Formats: sequence, structure tokens, C-alpha cells
Amino acid sequence: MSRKASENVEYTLRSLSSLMGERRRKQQEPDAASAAGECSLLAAAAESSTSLQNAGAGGGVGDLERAARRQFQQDETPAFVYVVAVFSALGGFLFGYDTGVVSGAMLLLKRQLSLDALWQELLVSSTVGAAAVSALAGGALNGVFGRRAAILLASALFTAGSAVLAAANNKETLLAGRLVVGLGIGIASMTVPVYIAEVSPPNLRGRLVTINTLFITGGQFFASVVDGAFSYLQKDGWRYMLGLAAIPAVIQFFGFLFLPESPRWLIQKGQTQKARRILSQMRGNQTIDEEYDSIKNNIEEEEKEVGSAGPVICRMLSYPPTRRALIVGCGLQMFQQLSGINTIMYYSATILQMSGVEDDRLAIWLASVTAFTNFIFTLAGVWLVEKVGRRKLTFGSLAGTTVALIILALGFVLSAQVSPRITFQPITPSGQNATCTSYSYCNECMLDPDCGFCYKMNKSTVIDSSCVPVNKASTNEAAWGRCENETKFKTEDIFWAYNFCPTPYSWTALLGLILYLVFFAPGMGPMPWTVNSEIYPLWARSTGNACSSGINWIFNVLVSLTFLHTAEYLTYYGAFFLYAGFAAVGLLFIYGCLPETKGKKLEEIESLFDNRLCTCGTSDSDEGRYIEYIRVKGSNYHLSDNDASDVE
Ligand SMILES: O[C@H]1[C@H](O)[C@@H](O)[C@H](O)[C@@H](O)[C@H]1O
Repeated sequence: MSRKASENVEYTLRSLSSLMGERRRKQQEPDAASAAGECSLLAAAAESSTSLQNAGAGGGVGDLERAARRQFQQDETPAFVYVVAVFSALGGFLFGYDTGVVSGAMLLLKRQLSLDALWQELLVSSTVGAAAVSALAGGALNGVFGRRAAILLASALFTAGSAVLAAANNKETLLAGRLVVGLGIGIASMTVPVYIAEVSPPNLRGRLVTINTLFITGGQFFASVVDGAFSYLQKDGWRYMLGLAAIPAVIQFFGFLFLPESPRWLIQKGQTQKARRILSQMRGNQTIDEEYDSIKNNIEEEEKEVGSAGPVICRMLSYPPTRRALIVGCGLQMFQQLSGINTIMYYSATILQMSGVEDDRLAIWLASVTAFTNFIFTLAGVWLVEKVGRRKLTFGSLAGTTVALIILALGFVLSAQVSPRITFQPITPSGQNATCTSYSYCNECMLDPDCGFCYKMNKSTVIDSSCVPVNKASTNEAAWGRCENETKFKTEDIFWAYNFCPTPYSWTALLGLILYLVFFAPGMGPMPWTVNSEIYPLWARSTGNACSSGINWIFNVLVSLTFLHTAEYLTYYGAFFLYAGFAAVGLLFIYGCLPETKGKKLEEIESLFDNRLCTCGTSDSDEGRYIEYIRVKGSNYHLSDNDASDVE
């Protein structure tokens, strides 16, 4: 088909679609439209038209399909959708900021308020715990009051929590503030992806939802920079670190006062006129009839099929497609956390120290390089998600992550093998704990959180090394002995290693760390959120996302709280091998169970779970197909090879 002819086809399709849109708009009662004898013409535009042509279709059909697809993609998405997505993703930014900022704030807080280990632990994990609870409860909130109300509540909680934290005068108030912020994080983490998915056009949905994770990692990066900057302000620096989150929270709150509710939720609640208005605002020059009808029909069919009695979670579990979707969604979130992302983020400073960065403050700054890497490679995910699709991106990402974890673990194995011996045993002053001086290798010394390694270097050999208790108030120095005074031992060329051992294999660990982030960030970071926002039918969407986000937070707490103990029992390399093992199981899970949702309408996705679970690996052939419906008067059409000329 000539270029001109293909343009004609494009033009025809465009006119057909807008003509029918016009007709529909003229009808008084839009909801009764399906009874008016209009049917759908199914135009399927395949990802690879060449393969279709080879499969027997003529060149003209290939052109027609390409034209249909181009038209489908080129219909301009109004800037409004992007504005809505960015305002919602501020929730992701706050999620990232508030979970990331606490490590730097804690360094200052523990000194100023003399916090013991239990209180430090409480202040960190209370937020994640509260997020788990509110993510689970957020399902009901979303279902009853809507996505907009839930986002407004989350930003109000973020604002209030940040204000309490900035003004806190004791640890109890700090705990209250962290709990409030945690409640906001949980609600935002489950609502924002759902909301963005529901307002986005299918061809941009993956990209726009993935922007939310970009904002999460952006928030974590920004938090690390703020931590670095305010670490110089020893007194009250933490107030700024914790309080700054109020700014984006207030912006989001006021922004959302003017932003609309999700049209899908409105249709479900019977507010159809309002839903139509918002949908047309979101779709600009495109006709909304098809989308509107398909949402509406879907809701009606679902009610018929599943009924509306009993709690949603019970209905989800007893209806096979939603049960399968729930297993896939929760499994993805579980494997995201089991592959150890948050220990990698938390542990990056130590890995960097192992690689020869001895200055503590420099390590804090370099930790922001880690956060930046996570952020930048999430950006790659935003770009890739609509190109390669969710399934390939997630699988490839987890495969790379597994290899990186193995490299990281091997780095620790090699370091452990050449772990310096303890050659100098100072006499323990009376009244001091003598456990540290009982270790024979640096490796054992480093795994004890109460001890550190004090040594000298002769060219590249460690000499005069001892294991002594760490100063509880500052891990930069020892409690007694040669490494007792930071400024003094540095001038005498004595080194202090807390939490790490000097090793010639630090580059392996560093390589593992970088590879980990490069692979994890574009796929395993964002895809669990993106996929969960799309795989449930409307009636089950809030509850499905509440459960899967709850699982994410529960495994987040489990993995980060058990890391130090895991490392103590299994050593560091054991811990990373364990995560690599989990990641390998995750690979099998993704290969078998994760279907491709790219380009599909939310209403079409349920059918992907019609078949027995774990058969997705065998049905790849459907991947990448775009389905676009064009409304014409007459019979039901499937745009197959023979139909092409009929359309023209
Ligand atoms: O998707 C996000 C992202 O990857 C973050 O970096 C991580 O801290 C979160 O736990 C995760 O849910």
C-alpha cells in the first residue's frame, strides 16, 4: 500500500472513530447507547506487523494495522493527565523521602536525645509498621470514599506528621510523628498507583504509573542529599531533615483540592455524568464512548458474575481470576523485598567503606550516589516499560539482580577468606566488656555490633590489628585504646573500621552493588507497583492493592529487621546468597505466572487470569498486541485480513 493510501486509511479510521463519537454525543441518554444497535469493530494492531504479514496477511493489511496503531498512539494525551500523574506521584516522593531521611536524622538524634538502640529501632520501624497497617486498611478507604479522598488524607497525614517531627521535644513525640507519617506512606503507596492507572490512557499507563516509583527513588535521593547537607548542623539539623517533607505534602494537598476523582470509581458509584466529564477532560481529542461503555459493561458483568455480597477479599479469593491476580500481585511485592533492595540501600555506606572510603561524612555523601543510581535507573524503567513490556522487563531485571547478588556475595566470600588476623591483644581496662578481644579475625570482630577493628597499614598489609569495643556514642571511634580518639589516631596513621574489614576485594562488592542497582531499579523496583495497579478488576482493585502493598511493607520490615541477625548467623556473604536464592525462586515465579499487560485496557486484563496460574510462560505469543475498538454501525467486526477493505 502506498504512503498516500495508508494516510487515507489513517484518515478513514480517524473520521470513523470521531464520527461515531459525534453520533453518540448527540444521543440524549448515553448509557442506553449499546441498545441502539451499535456494535464494536475490533481493530487489532499487532506489535510486529511484519510477522503478521508473513503469516499470510497482505502488505495492505500491514499498513492498515500500522496506521490504526499509529492513530491510536498519536491521539494526543492532554497535558492535564501528566499534571494529575505528577501531583499524585508527590505521594511517591513523600514515601521515598520519609523512609530515606531517617537514617541521616538518626545520627544526629541519637546524640541529642541520647537514644538507646531500642528507641532508634522503634523510630525507624514504627513508620514502616504503620505503613503496613494503613496500606491494608487503605483498601476499604479507597473503595468507600474514593481515590481522591484517600490521597488528600495521605497528604494531610504527611503534613501533620512532618510538623510534629520538626517541633518534637522528646522521643515520645518523635514516635508519634513517625507513626503519623507511616500512616500517610501506607495510604499513598497503595492509592497513588491505582489512581494514576485509572486516569491514564492504556498506551501510557505503564509509563505514568512507573513515574510514581521514579518519584519514590527521587524522594530517597533527595533525602540523602538533605541528610548530607544538614549533617553539618549538629544541633537540631534533624528538625529540618524531618520537617522538610511538609512542603511537598502541602503542595499535594492543595493541588488535589482541584484535581478530579478517578472516573472509574465514579462510574462504579453511579456518578456517570461526572465520570464522563472527567474522562473527556483526560482524553482530549479522543472519543470516550468506547472507554466509558467498556468500563460500565465491565462493572455490570462483574456484578453478575461475582455478585456483590460478602467482603471483597472473600469474593476475590473465591473467584479464580482475581485469586490468581492476587497471588501474582502479592508474590511480586514479596519478591521485590526478598531480593534485599532495602538492605542494599541501607548497607551501601558500609560497602562503600569497604571499598576504601574511610571518612564517615564522605560515606554519607557516597550513599547519596547509591540513591542517585537507583533513581536514574528507575528512569530507564519509565522508558522501557512501554517498549519491552512489564513481563520481559521484570524478568530481565530480576535475572540481573540475582547475578549481582551472587557477585556481591562472592565479594564478601573473598574478603572473608583474606580477613586480617588479630595480631595485637591490648589489655582490657577493668570494668570493660572483654568479648571483642576474644576474636581472632577481623571478620568475626566486624559481625559483632559492639566491636570495631583497629589497625595499622604497612604498604598494603594490615599490621598491629586489634578488636576493641566501639564507642556507643560515636561509631567513628573505639571506647578505649589506640583508636579512642578520632582526631588523634588519624594523625598517627592508625585506622578504625566499624562494620567492615579492610580487603583487597572491595571492588567485587562495589561492582555487585552497582550492578544490583542498575538491574533492580528499572524493573523489580517499579514493576510490582505498576502491575498491581492494573491486574485487578475495578471491584477488587482497592482491596487487591491494599493486600499487595501490605505484603510489600510487611516483607520490608521483616527483611530490614532481620538483616543484622541474618548476617550474624550466616555472615554477610551468607545473607546475600540467601537473597540471591529468593531472587532465583522469584525468577521462576515471574516466568510462570506474570502475564503481559502492556497496551491492554484495564477492563481486558482480567481475562489474562482466566487460565490456570503459571501457564503464562507458554502464552507469550500474544505479547505486545494492541487492541483498539472502533465503533461503527452494523455488525460486530474483527479487523482481520479480509476485513481490511470493508473498512475502507
Ligand atoms: O519500589 C520501591 C523502590 O525500589 C525503593 O527504592 C525501595 O526502597 C522500596 O522498598 C520499593 O518498594
